[in-house]
Order: sequence, then C-alpha cells, then structure tokens
Amino acid sequence: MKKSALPLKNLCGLEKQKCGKDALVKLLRWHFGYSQYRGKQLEAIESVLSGRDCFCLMPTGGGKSMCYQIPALVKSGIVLVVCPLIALMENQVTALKEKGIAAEFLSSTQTSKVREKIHEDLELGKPSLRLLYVTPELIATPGFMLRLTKIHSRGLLNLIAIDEAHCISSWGHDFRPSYRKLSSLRNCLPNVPILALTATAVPKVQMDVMESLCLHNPLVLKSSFNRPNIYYEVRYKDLLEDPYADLGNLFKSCGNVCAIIYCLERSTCDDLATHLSKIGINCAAYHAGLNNKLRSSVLDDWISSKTKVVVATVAFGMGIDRKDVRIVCHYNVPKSMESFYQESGRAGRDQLPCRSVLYYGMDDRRKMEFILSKAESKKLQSSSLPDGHTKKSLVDFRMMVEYCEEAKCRRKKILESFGEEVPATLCGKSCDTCKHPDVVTKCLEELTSSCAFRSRSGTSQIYINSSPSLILENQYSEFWDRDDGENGSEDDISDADDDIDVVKTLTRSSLPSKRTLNDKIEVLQRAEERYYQDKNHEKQKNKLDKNAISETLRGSSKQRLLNALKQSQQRLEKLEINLEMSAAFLENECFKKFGKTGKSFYLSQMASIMRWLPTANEMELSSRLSAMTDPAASSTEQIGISSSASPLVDQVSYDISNENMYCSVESNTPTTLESNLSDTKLPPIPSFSDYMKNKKAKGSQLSPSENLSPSAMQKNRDKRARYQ
Ligand SMILES: Nc1ncnc2c1ncn2[C@@H]1O[C@H](COP(=O)(O)OP(=O)(O)OP(=O)(O)O)[C@@H](O)[C@H]1O
Ligand SMILES: [Mg+2]
Repeated sequence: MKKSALPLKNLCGLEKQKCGKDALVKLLRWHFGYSQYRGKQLEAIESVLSGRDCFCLMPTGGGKSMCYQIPALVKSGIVLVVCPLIALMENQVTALKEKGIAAEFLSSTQTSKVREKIHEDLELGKPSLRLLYVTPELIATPGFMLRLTKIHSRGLLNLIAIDEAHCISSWGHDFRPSYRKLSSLRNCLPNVPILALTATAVPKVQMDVMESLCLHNPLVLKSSFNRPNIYYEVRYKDLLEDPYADLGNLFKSCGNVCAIIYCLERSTCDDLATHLSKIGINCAAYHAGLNNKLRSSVLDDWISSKTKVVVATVAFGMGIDRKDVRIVCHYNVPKSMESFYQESGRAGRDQLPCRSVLYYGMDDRRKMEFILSKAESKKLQSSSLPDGHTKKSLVDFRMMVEYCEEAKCRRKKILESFGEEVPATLCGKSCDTCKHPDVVTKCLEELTSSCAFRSRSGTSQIYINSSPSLILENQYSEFWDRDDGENGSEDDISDADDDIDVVKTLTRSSLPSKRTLNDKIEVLQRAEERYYQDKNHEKQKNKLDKNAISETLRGSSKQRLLNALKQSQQRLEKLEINLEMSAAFLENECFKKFGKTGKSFYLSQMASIMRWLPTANEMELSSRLSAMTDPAASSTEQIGISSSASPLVDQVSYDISNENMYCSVESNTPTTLESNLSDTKLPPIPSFSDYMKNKKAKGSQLSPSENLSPSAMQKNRDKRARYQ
C-alpha cells in the first residue's frame, strides 16, 4: 500500500538541512517499517546529510541502500544513484515506488516518452523526484552531464551515491571501465557530497575507490565482513559417487527451501536444472543464453516463490533482494574470494540461519585456471591495465583454492582474505572444518593421495597438450572482447558466463567421482583424442545442420541489434530512428547476404555490426539506415561492410561452438583488425565474395597462404594435425 510522504517539515529543520537521530528513525519506521538502523547506517546517513563524503563498507545484505534512500527523504531535491545494472535499478525503483517514494531510473530500456517525462520533472522548479538511478555510461554522456549541472546550479542535487563502488577499481573483482568516468563527478558537480558503497573491497581497492572518486576527507565506515548466520561448507566432487545425486539429496533433506545454485557454464545450469526437476525439486535454469522474456519470467517466479531453486550462472544475482534464501550452492568453484563472498552472501539476508555449500572439483579448478590465464594473457596483450595487475586474477583464485584445499576455518579464511583480523573463537563451529575437523582432514588426505600422481607431470595435461594451443593462440573470439567501456553495454555486469562458455569446447567430465583422478584424466584424454579424431568427419556430416540459421537465432540477433540501437540512440541524442524497424532491417540485410552461406558468416557479420554500432556517428547511422527506404541502396551494399574494406583474410575457420561464435581469423597482413576498424569505421571481416574468390583460387581445401608468417603457418599445421 502506498504511503503518503511524512510531513518532513515537522521532523527536520529544513532550513538547516539537518535531521536529528529521532527524526531519522521516524523516517525509517514510516517509510520502511523497520524499528532501528542497522550497523553503521545511521552514521553514514548523518555524514552525507552534513555534507561530508562517506565511504561505506558493509557486508552483503547489510542495508547499504538505506544510506542513500533515507537522505533522499529528508529534503527536497535529488539524490543521484549510480548503479551498475539496469535490473538492480529497476528492482529498487519498483520497491521504492511501492512505498510511495518518488524514484525513477534512466536507461536505454525505457521509451523516449518515459525518459522525456523524467527530464521534464527534473526541470521543474521543485522536482517531485527524490531518487534518480542512472548507469555510469549515462553519466559519461555530455548531454546528461549538462542536465546534471543545471540541476546542481539550482541547488537541487543533494547527494551522489555510487553503489557497488568497487567497480571503479581495476584492482577489484568486478572492474567496469565505465565506472572510471565517474571520477569527473567531483569536478563537474563540486560540493555535492559523495557516498561510495560496497560490500567487497580489500584495503587496496578501498583506497583506490576513494582516490578515484576524489573523496574529500571522507568518513570511512567499515563493518565486519562476517556473515554469522551463514554456515560454510565444502564438498569434494572427486570423492563423491555422484555429485548431482549428492546435490539432490542436500535439497531434499533441506525441504522446500529457497535457493540459488551457481554454475560456471550455461549447459551445466540446464543439465542440473533438468536433473533436479526430474527428482522433484522445484527449479529452473537462468543464464544469459535465455531470451529476456524467459529470464524475467524465471526471476519473477523465483521472487514470488513459484520456483524455489534457481540454477544459474553469475548473470543471476547482483541486486536481487530476496531475503529468505536458505542455501547458496556453488556447483563449480568461483573465480575469486570476492565473487564467492558476494554470491554466497545472497543467502540469509533476513539474518536467519542459512548455508553456503561449495562443490569443489579438480577439473573445475584446472578449468578456471585455464580461463583466468587466458584472460590474463589477453589483458597483457592489450596492455589495458598497469603492471602488477597481470596474474592478479590467478592470485585471487589461489585464495579460493586455499579455502577449499586447507583444513582451516572457512570463515576465518574469508575474512582474512579481506584483510580482517579474526579471533579464533569467532566461528563458533559454524563451518564444516570447525564443526567436523576430522572429516574434513580425512577428505583432504584422500583428495591429495588421489591427486599425487599428477604432481609428477605438473598441471593438467589436458590443457597443456591441447586446448591452449588451439584456443589461446589460434582463435579470435568475440567472447574475450567484452568490455563495457567499449561496447557501451548496460546490461549485465555479470555476464561473465559468456566468457566461460569457451570451456564448452573442452572435454567435459561427468565421471563417477570415486574413481581416482588418474582414471579420470585417462578417460578425459581418450575422450579428447576421440574428439579430435571425429572432428573432421563430424564437421563434414554436420556442416549443413550446424550452419542453419534458425528463427530463434534470427530473433535473438534482432534483439541484440535493438539493444545496441537503443544505446546508440541514447548516445546520439539527435538520432531519430524507429528502433524496431531499424533492428529488423539490419538483421534482414545480414540474413539476405549470409543466409545461404550459413550461420558462421551470418554470426560474424552480426558481430561486426554490433562492433560498428557503438562507434558510428549520427550521419553514418542515418545514412546506413536510409537504405530502409531506398531499396536500390540496400541491395548494393551491406551495413558496414564494403567489399573494398575486406582485410585480406587468408584463412577463416569456424569450429567448435555452435551457440557462441568462434571465428578464427588469421590475416596475412600485419594490419590488426582494430586498426582496420579505426581507419575505415567498418566491421573488420572479409566480404563473403572475397573469401570465396580467395578460396577458389587456392582450391577447395583451406590452405595457408604463402604470405603467412612462418609462425602462423606452423600454427595452422599444428591445428590441422590435431584434426587428422
Ligand atoms: N535497518 C534495517 N532493519 C531491517 N532491515 C533492513 C534495514 N536496512 C535495510 N534492511 C533490509 O535489508 C535488506 C538488504 O538491504 P540492501 O539491499 O540495501 O543491502 P546491501 O547492503 O545493498 O546488500 P548487497 O551488498 O547485497 O547489495 C533489504 O531487504 C532491506 O530492506
Ligand atoms: Mg546493494
């Protein structure tokens, strides 16, 4: 039920713009129904109300949002909240509106009419809005900054709150380049207090956040990271008969509780959800591979308790405020302690007892190490980060491995990883190692002995012998290119599972786990050999099927284009286009040209368009789309790809993944794809006719060009050898 606003004038001395403690408690009760402030909430609120910057570190579920929501109710004017996720903004705005609090968010997902209405309100002498949620990308646009400065100059900008502030630090676990742009806020909007909030920041990240946001003499509030109501536990997959069955039994024994199970890959989410449903557990899968509609309905059903268990990639979580999650399970080991803390922290936000259960497996560990080293080498190549960042993610992951592989208090390990000193008695038997030390020690001994042989040959042979040479060196995949600063993505901060899908290409283990690791690796190696032996044969056989462009694929391509166009429209304020029609037009052009040649080329072209859109200016976009009404133009040239712009590609091979695009492009010129792009502003893939001409000239067999560098030729030879 909506509540009318509390007559603030009676509570607060508006002239002095101050609020006493009692008045602030009344506001909390009236609007949110809570009787008292938690932890350091009140101190944070008082700090920003007095005009002082504040850095607030509170545990997951600690109630950080309240620290900016209450100040918004104290006096008229706006509190600007910067959030990394549209879903997060939507959730909070909906919840606030239900409480009768005037809040809105601005994002590309809204219609221009809705956005215009919000802008109109902001231009009023006394806006009705109290909280305005925006993404960091929007802050970076000059148009929006101008609007903010106008509001500021009218004395109406009361506070800037930066939620999930650790995203600004490249030392943090969820670094978002777009957050970097927030450092201009202090200069552009002087004297507005800034409140930085986070649940996960090691001391180095804390300093970085405060410096990057140019906080002046901030009040630094740090609460313990400890989540006393969570019982921590690790289960060892390699020692379990059947991890799926174990997980099923766990859920059955806990009753019909609300839970989240995190998996590394989308396919595991689907498999596991199917398995759990079969044994009567009310669950659904959630990942970035599902369309928006399905994702929202899974989320809605889970929020409303129609579905009890969600089996998800990390795309699920940030900003989801369901209080009564009783179990958070990790079916694969997370990439860092910070991620683990954030994800497991979604349990027990009601402060009641709950569990974190992590299933740890040696395969998962090696898989993650492989993924992280791949990401590190990419970072190193692009030199996008300063020295010292390299290997950081592997070092972070090491903590996670230690958490699982040491027979020490799990809680202590978590807290110490955040730099907190922990008294020996803190845990009070609320983790498996403290409660059952003998059992855990025995498990670890068994695990170590089963792994002993491996130490003779070093790390996993599977990765050393095969996949890295194929994937690390020879493949160029979109997948590693995700960078919100570049693609302007406002979508999921945690769409990291896209990255993870590279491992789909690797042999997947679903072996009975009581076997020794030795057996497992042998089986994996055999499977891997078979995989490569079958590869050529299979490639021929499935070529047609694999290459078909389904209606679903076309639908999702249109949706991607629509999202990208929305972002372009937001970026280029004068751009007037019909978004739906434009998306359909661009997709159709792509389909017309590549429909017959197959999915690989179609996907490559789609990817090129997606890269081109965020770089195109108004004129380029309008002229490209003018072909919609000019059939002659549209038939001669496709968007962003002119045959003359073809970057002389010698070998284009498409393989391995059927869902995600894996386009391996090797150029015979030293020109990089990026430099082509910046020169011409055109997507850097060859036109199909060029490719065919090239191919015909060399016979039907794909062969390396004479112009290829010796190392590239060697790589190609190696690659083919593996396929024979
Ligand atoms: N003083 C309070 N008393 C009781 N409940 C509170 C109080 N303050 C906040 N809450 C509730 O605690 C829950 C968690 O709050 P919130 O979402 O702000 O946490 P958070 O610190 O932002 O967590 P995260 O790091 O996961 O984003 C919410 O349901 C909120 O309504
Ligand atoms: Mg929060």
